Amino acid sequence: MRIAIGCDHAGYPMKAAVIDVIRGLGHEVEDLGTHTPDPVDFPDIARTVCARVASGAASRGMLVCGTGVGAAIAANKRRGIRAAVCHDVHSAHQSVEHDDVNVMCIGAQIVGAWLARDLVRAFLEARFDATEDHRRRVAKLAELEQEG
Ligand SMILES: O=C(CO)[C@H](O)[C@H](O)[C@H](O)COP(=O)(O)O
Repeated sequence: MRIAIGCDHAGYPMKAAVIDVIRGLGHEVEDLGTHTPDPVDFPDIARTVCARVASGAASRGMLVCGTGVGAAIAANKRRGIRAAVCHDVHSAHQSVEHDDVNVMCIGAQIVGAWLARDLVRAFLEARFDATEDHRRRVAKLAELEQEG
């Protein structure tokens, strides 16, 4: 898969390690910044990453900020994006299997490098389990998005 990744200054110290994990799993990485430790606003990075996912240019996205929370809020504002903060391995794969999550958000101030590695692996190895129940619920998410 092609994975779009972005971070703010709080996520910057973790981004390189996450990229290494993604590449180690055989995926292609599109690194959309930030590329220095200077402060940047996470909504700007989320916009860029989500545009790549929503257009289909990237299969999935990853955002790293301080807590993952701001990045997830921003990402979920974008049409076609289902983002989740995942700080446990079960959520990292179940969010894809049940909810078709396409952007995972990690808080670099919350999880360590080893857990981040396991989260990335669980997220990228998971596939949507397209049962009728899951498809109906994801369709309802799209309805909510349309309602504004
Ligand atoms: O965690 C975040 C949003 O939920 C962001 O990374 C924040 O911007 C982060 O906490 C950085 O905050 P700072 O005071 O600008 O360093």
